[in-house]
Amino acid sequence: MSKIEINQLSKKFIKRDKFIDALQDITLSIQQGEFVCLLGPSGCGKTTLLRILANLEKTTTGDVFIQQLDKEKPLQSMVFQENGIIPWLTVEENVAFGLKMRHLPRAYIKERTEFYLSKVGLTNFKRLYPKELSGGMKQRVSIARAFANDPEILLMDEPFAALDEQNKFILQEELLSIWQETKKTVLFITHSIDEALLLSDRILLMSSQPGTIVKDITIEMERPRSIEKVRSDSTMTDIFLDVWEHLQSEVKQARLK
Ligand SMILES: Nc1ncnc2c1ncn2[C@@H]1O[C@H](COP(=O)(O)OP(=O)(O)OP(=O)(O)O)[C@@H](O)[C@H]1O
Repeated sequence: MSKIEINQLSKKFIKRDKFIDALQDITLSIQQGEFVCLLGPSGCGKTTLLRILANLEKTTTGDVFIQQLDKEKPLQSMVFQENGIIPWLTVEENVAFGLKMRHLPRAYIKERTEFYLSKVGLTNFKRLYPKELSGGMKQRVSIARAFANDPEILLMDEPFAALDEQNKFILQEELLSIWQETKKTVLFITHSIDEALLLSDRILLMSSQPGTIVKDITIEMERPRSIEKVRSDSTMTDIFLDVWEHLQSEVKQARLK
């Protein structure tokens, strides 16, 4: 059984008395432990698809299914591009937040919070408030909180888009290291082909609006990967060019619509 199943999903919005076909006829399945990147032109419905999986939005037709192996665990945790943490809670309170809401034993919450704080290098900053943190540190808090919650799946909406290149590389490595230990199922939105090649087991390439999945690309390069290895590998270069050409033509088509 797949971890995530999406069957003939479509989503329409109504905006100023007009229908917008945001997503059309999406059918796919994602296996337990897969790291899948969604890549597509701006406005193709990536965030909408994630919000549907997070149960923040309803489908117009079709349905989604997330396999729940443990009824005690949350189905999903989401990591956003920015502003995903609570300003009046400290770093450690933010990481512990989901666990406290589930009224888990205090010792368990402390142990899990400390484990993930150390994984993202924030142990020495645990008593700080978000306003005292850099952008990279805030994203580390969001990632630590998401994994600490131990959800069935993780949904990440361009979590590194607002970071500088150096911070982005460090956080990508940290994320991969935690993912490899926990083997969570991750659906990750990005605009960066390099990022998708570095992180993914699979890249789902979307068309411009209405968003459909036009290519499902398996990335077989062994891990651990580095951006240098990705850039010097001829198969990865071919995939990069293929995806690049697709995005270019989709963006041009979207401008003509
Ligand atoms: N609540 C809403 N009401 C009306 N239209 C919406 C709503 N949410 C999204 N849309 C429209 O649905 C389409 C898809 O939006 P979405 O944010 O999912 O795209 P995206 O691929 O994530 O874009 P980007 O890459 O720019 O973040 C867009 O045309 C957007 O304007």
